Amino acid sequence: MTEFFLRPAVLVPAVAVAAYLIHQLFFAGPKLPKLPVVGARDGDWFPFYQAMWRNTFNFKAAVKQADEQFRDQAVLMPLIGNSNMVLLPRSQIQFVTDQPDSVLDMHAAAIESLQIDYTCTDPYLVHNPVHHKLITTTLTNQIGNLVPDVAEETAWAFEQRWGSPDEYQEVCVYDTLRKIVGCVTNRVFLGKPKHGLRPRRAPDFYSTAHGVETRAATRPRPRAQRLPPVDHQAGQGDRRPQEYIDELRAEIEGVLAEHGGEWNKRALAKMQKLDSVMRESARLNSFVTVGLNRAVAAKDGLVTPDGIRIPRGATVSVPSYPIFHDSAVYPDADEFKPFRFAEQRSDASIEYVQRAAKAFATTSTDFLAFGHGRNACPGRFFAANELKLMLAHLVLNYDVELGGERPRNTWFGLNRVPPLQATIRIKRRERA
Ligand code: HEM
Repeated sequence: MTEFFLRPAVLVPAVAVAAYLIHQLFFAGPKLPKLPVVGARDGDWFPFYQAMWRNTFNFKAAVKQADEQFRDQAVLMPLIGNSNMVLLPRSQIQFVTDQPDSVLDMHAAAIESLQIDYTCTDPYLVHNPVHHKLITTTLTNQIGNLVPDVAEETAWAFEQRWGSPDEYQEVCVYDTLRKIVGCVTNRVFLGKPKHGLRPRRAPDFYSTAHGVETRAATRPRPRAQRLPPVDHQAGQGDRRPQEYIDELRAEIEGVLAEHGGEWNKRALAKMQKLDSVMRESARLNSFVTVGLNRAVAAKDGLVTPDGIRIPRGATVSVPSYPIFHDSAVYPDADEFKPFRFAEQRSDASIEYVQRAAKAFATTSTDFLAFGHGRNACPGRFFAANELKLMLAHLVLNYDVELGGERPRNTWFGLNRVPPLQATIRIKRRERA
């Protein structure tokens, strides 16, 4: 008899059923309201679990289906690792941001989704977020004063990672830029390092970012043959990418000349085309596919404007990817139009407040790349300035050859990851 129960064909399903029952009895999440399940199909035996599988492996299709098929409705969006997600419609984005922390809790959702208690070296900081106040007060107030340091470190970091090659060299965009970003950001948080005289046993992040460890993969590589030069590529619409680069260079050089050749906050603020490129890039490539992830914290749950009660412990989110790709919101939404927002900002027929709302770091219900409302990213003003300085440096100092088409982003559950292996070719820009 015992032998019969120990046979793998009997034991494995028995353990699986027992584990499922224990999970359902003791660890299952809150009882979700009866709502349409995104990803479920007629004829499914286990619609919720089959949908969970489909949504996890094709979240792009899931979030599009939710937004198109159930435009004004809340839906269940089961995912592996997050079976309690209720996706609210885009018309309720403002409603979500208006809820107090006691009703919708951003931190609880972040701690759960990032598993911070297990992944952060010091979870104390996350549960006692002193950094939030430091960012919104000290860091943001100092952005202007930090510009010269950030500009200097940007030049140094690019020289370390990209050098000044006379001939086109291939560089891996992600691998080199994440180190450049680390280097420049460390300059702000840790101060100026004595280049070349750093401690041998520096922390990994610091040493890698400042070039103590150089890996062959991050150095410019010899000329690659497979990429056509920028000039020969078809541009967006009827314009070539090189024309945009020329226009960008003209703006940056013009504004810099007005400011005596010095980088400062006011000069950066005047570079609206540069700002527009960043916002357009964030619009098309944001990792925020669904935004405003919040855990329902209220004891009696959250009651939505259409009367649905979502229980405590569930998470709510709203669509972001479908809005960024909606041509009714962003005309020709699938096209990368670098100066889309600069054109809107210079359109005198639009009210000033609306024009100003097109700046890179400005959030809205249609632009969730930095979140929106009370919990919107407090570091975005700093990030925007740093990234603009870096892009300006790149555009002014390098000629770039791109591949034919931008390699696709990869979807990983609800996350969207940039093409990590993509390369471009660069060389030092010849100035007249
Ligand atoms: C391009 C760069 C960045 C992007 C795209 C980004 C994006 C985001 C997003 C989407 C959120 C969630 C907002 C919400 O759910 O409403 C967030 C939150 C946050 N970000 Fe960023 N972020 C960036 C850079 C930074 C930097 C440089 C810092 C720090 C200096 C920072 C600090 C934070 C903090 C502390 C929060 C949590 C806010 C809260 O607790 O209320 N971020 N960010």
